[in-house]
Amino acid sequence: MEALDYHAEERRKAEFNLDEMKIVWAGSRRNYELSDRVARLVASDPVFRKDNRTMLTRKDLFKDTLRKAAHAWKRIIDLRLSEEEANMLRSYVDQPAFTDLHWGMFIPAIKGQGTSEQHEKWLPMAYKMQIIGCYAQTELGHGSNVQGLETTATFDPQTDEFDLHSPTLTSSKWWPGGLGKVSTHAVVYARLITGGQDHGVHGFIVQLRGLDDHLPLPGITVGDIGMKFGSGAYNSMDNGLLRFDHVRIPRNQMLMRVSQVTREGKFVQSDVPRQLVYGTMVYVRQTIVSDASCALARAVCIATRYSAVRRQFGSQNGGPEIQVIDYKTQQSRLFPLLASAYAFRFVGEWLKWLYTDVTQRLQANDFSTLPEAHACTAGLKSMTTSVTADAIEECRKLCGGHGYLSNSGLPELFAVYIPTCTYEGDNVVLLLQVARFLMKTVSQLGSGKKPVGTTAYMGRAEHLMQCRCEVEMAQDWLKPSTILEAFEARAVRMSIACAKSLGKFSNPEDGFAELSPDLVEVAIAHCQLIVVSKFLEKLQQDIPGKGVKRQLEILCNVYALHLLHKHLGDFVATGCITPNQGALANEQLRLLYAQVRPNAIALVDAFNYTDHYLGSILGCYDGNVYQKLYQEAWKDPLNDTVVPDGYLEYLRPILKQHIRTARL
Ligand SMILES: CCCCC/C=C\C/C=C\C/C=C\C/C=C\C/C=C\CCCCC(=O)SCCNC(=O)CCNC(=O)[C@H](O)C(C)(C)COP(=O)(O)OP(=O)(O)OC[C@H]1O[C@@H](n2cnc3c(N)ncnc32)[C@H](O)[C@@H]1OP(=O)(O)O
Ligand SMILES: Cc1cc2nc3c(=O)[nH]c(=O)nc-3n(C[C@H](O)[C@H](O)[C@H](O)COP(=O)(O)OP(=O)(O)OC[C@H]3O[C@@H](n4cnc5c(N)ncnc54)[C@H](O)[C@@H]3O)c2cc1C
Repeated sequence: MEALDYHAEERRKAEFNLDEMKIVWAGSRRNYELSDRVARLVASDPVFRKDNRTMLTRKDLFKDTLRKAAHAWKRIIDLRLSEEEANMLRSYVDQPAFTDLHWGMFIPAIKGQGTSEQHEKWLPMAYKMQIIGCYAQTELGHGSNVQGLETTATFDPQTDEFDLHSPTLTSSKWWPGGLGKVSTHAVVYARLITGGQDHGVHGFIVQLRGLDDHLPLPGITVGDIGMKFGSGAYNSMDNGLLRFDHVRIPRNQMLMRVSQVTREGKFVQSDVPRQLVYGTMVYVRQTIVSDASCALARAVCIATRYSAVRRQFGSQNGGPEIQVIDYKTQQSRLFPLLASAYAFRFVGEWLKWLYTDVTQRLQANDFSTLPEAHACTAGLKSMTTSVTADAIEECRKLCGGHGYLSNSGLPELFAVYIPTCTYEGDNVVLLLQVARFLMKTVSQLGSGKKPVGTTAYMGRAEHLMQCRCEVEMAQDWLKPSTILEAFEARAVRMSIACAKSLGKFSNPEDGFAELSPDLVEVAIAHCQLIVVSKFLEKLQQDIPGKGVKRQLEILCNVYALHLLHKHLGDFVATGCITPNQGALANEQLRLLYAQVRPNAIALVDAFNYTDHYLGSILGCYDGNVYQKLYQEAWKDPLNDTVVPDGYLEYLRPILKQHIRTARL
């Protein structure tokens, strides 16, 4: 018998080839096939079951995470999965774990900042997981200000060792994932001291626990920092604290690609820029942008499918009520998020390319594109995670009351996702880095130095400062060059206005601090321009499949015009468009929503998420929401007994007292 599909009618409405869209979303046919296979492998394995994890105590959740990580590793070995497949498997297991930090930061830190001898020594052990590592940078007293870290690594020429020490309470390492209970090793960031001189923060490989007994080594205090936001969620991770009491490590455990300390204790700064010490953060920020599209797509998939099932009001002659997805307000809240998921997917693809390019250049000692890579990763990490975090909460609201149920999947997704706005760089701190980069670019405009890459548009500042938007009718807003010019003009005008205001301060740093809220807005305008322009560039590619390109064009226009509508004040105040042109953009946006509507379910099907990965009754593929909600309610432990535990002690006495009082 064919399974019931409550979305069948919606799926029939689609105007494009779904299989081809799945390939566009995955990036290539090969990616699609790999990811589909691995997702199904995880979904069908009972060890990876996750529907009960919000009910677990912290200890049980943590043990469950260890069990899943061990099982995942076994599957990776048994099935001889490639590195790419193994990464996919871990992400589909969908439970934050120490392995994220081992593979995502510890190994990349050694690869990026270690010498070839260090690679040879440490990487084979790390790849086989004979050692497990974490990334120990943040301290109790300092996270954003990396130069303010207090842990010291003092070179002792007598013994050819570094002495790692935590001189104050605030120098305790605090937050590193995987540190609390699991890691045997860490890349520790500490101030390098040689001959009494402080050379700033550098990375050191430090063993924390015995490889046989897992006990902390002498001089090391280590533990978990405690429960975090929400139930389940990020509490599967052992974020840790760490203190050193004069712990000794050999000199060759300082990561020495950027700077070296010789046997005599001489500090040598190589040609490699000091900022490469921050390289692991650049790498992870880039991965976070791709992950933002996945998390956003997940929330949007749940809210879209549920909005097509849910009906409220408007029944005519006893017929069905209106699907909430047909309300224009629902569409105006949901479809821009759907468009953003696609937009972030494509900008994530591009950022991966940029990162690979800068890495190849760095290997050839070409450091010219490093500032741009830093600005793009910092800015896009900040923008995409802020939007995604807000969007998950918006999707919860789009699902009405049922969105607040744990089994909607949205509360846990939100709880897991929101620290992304803080970790790997607080989002405001990162936008200020982008603003610095933009102000520097503007200040060099007159010097003959031509801006390149994502700031190339600033080279056309003269034109962009005085160009006039030519939109006369709503449909004029569908022209890619019109959209692009409006976003470029807004970004350049806001940048130059801020640069002019900065120029009025005698001390530039005072000006930067005073104008920082405006500078954040400038950085956002620039980042939005990048996302819009990369979406438009994607549309220049050959995209096969009936109707696929057309749908992407619609989504691209929705993405750009909803931003224009949301930031209308910026566009009008800078004179890029008139208020009437703003109104025409909004008119066009409404027409676009009507075009998205019949394709909405298929557009979220294109994410190809299994019900296991989505983890949401509201978002389940077949749309059989009410029956599943009803069945699920009876599985709650509170319903194990008809009369709750505690009735005799606490409820009955009150009820009885009430009866007595009533009788009086
Ligand atoms: C249960 C349900 C499951 C659901 C799951 C659902 C979704 C999952 C979703 C998401 C998961 C996502 C990803 C997971 C992947 C892996 C990771 C896993 C967990 C993450 C853990 C997080 C780990 C951390 O947080 S590590 C710590 C990170 N810390 C920071 O980021 C600190 C931020 N601070 C800084 O970066 C710097 O201090 C600074 C702010 C940049 C300032 O530095 P400073 O030295 O003071 O520099 P200054 O401002 O003076 O600038 C000098 C100069 O240098 C340039 N610069 C700065 N940084 C860089 C750089 N990185 N690269 C290059 N250049 C840099 C700067 O521009 C200046 O240049 P100039 O002189 O002006 O030219
Ligand atoms: C779940 C989670 C996992 C983490 N994992 C790791 C890990 O594995 N390894 C690791 O080393 N660290 C980790 N961290 C730490 C994380 O990287 C830091 O918390 C993050 O970099 C922010 O730093 P902070 O906590 O010092 O925030 P703060 O800098 O203290 O921020 C507090 C407020 O001050 C504002 N602010 C700070 N500086 C400025 C400024 N210059 N201008 C304007 N406003 C400013 C911020 O915007 C924010 O609103 C993790 C954190 C979390 C929450």
